Amino acid sequence: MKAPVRVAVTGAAGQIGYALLFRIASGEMLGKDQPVILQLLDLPQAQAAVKGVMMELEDCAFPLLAGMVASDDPNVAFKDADYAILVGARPRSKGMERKDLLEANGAIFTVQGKALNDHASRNVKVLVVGNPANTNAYIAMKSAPDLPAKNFTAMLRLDHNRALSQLAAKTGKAVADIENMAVWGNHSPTMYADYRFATIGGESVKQMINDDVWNSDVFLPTVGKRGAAIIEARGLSSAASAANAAIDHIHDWALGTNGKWVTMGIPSDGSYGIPEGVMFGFPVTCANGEYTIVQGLEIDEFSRGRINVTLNELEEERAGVAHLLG
Ligand SMILES: NC(=O)C1=CN([C@@H]2O[C@H](COP(=O)(O)OP(=O)(O)OC[C@H]3O[C@@H](n4cnc5c(N)ncnc54)[C@H](O)[C@@H]3O)[C@@H](O)[C@H]2O)C=CC1
Ligand SMILES: O=C([O-])CC(=O)C(=O)O
Repeated sequence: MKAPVRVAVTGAAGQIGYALLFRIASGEMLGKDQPVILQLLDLPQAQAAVKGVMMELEDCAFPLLAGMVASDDPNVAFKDADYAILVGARPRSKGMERKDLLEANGAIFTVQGKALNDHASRNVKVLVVGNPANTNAYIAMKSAPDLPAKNFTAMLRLDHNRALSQLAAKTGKAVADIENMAVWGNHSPTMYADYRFATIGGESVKQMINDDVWNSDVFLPTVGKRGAAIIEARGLSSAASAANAAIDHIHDWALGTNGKWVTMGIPSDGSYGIPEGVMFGFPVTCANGEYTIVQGLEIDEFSRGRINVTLNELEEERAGVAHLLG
């Protein structure tokens, strides 16, 4: 049996937390041979609810659940953490954009970035889910100067999975057969879901669909505004699908993608002209616990235009939080 790893989850009493924790404890995220210790962070007023979730986790008798800790102090919850999934933040409601949450949520990530810096494993893998996810991940990264910047990531996987599902529906093919999907940029309606390189059974998806108007007028707005459509329909923001995307993101980062492309929000290394350090969605492959940006893709004029729009938005968000970073 492997030694247990420590997985910190913030916002443990929230909707995403409830859809996420049981799957982590059952081994879906890190493998059926990997015991986990859950370190749960939430606000003081949510501690009773966290206790209730822990009681239910106990009642599942998960063989891989090697321990649990609950706290309202990030310095406790992040102690020696090998993984940190930062969900805890306010969700938006109808009529808001995710960046409207920056004022309410940004400050959370300075405190938590510093606590990770001071207490987590030096190899901690951090995924920021709380919105606006890219800029919050950027704030956490900048607040943790002693940890490698590459350990901080933002969740674009829900956009990636939404795009796969829309393409499967359009082509009548299976989701599992779609390769080489990419999503560029911010987790916001400006993100650019790019299927120019996608294939199904070796055939080009772009040629199969052969409809640029569908791409720009149906596909991109559907994927980009899917979060708002869920809020409209459910009255609450996506939770189970967000938890599922978080599981996929960490699973693939930790255990590898066998050459398959996935999308992660990561600090740019300058690839594709994205300034270094910008927390940007890129197509990546993962192996041996590391991600690598897929290189050498041609960026045509339409794509460059879309990438510039989402980059500009991220740079504006970054300017808007400069005061938090001192
Ligand atoms: N990146 C993505 O693709 C997605 C991101 N989200 C975002 O995830 C976040 C959480 O969503 P839900 O679980 O639906 O919200 P929720 O309101 O159900 O739960 C949030 C939880 O976080 C806790 N919390 C608030 N501030 C905290 C802090 N400083 N430290 C620790 N815990 C704290 C709250 O007490 C609550 O229990 C929201 O910001 C939402 O917009 C949601 C869906 C997809
Ligand atoms: O839209 C929201 O506010 C929640 C979210 O990030 C998503 O569902 O993509």
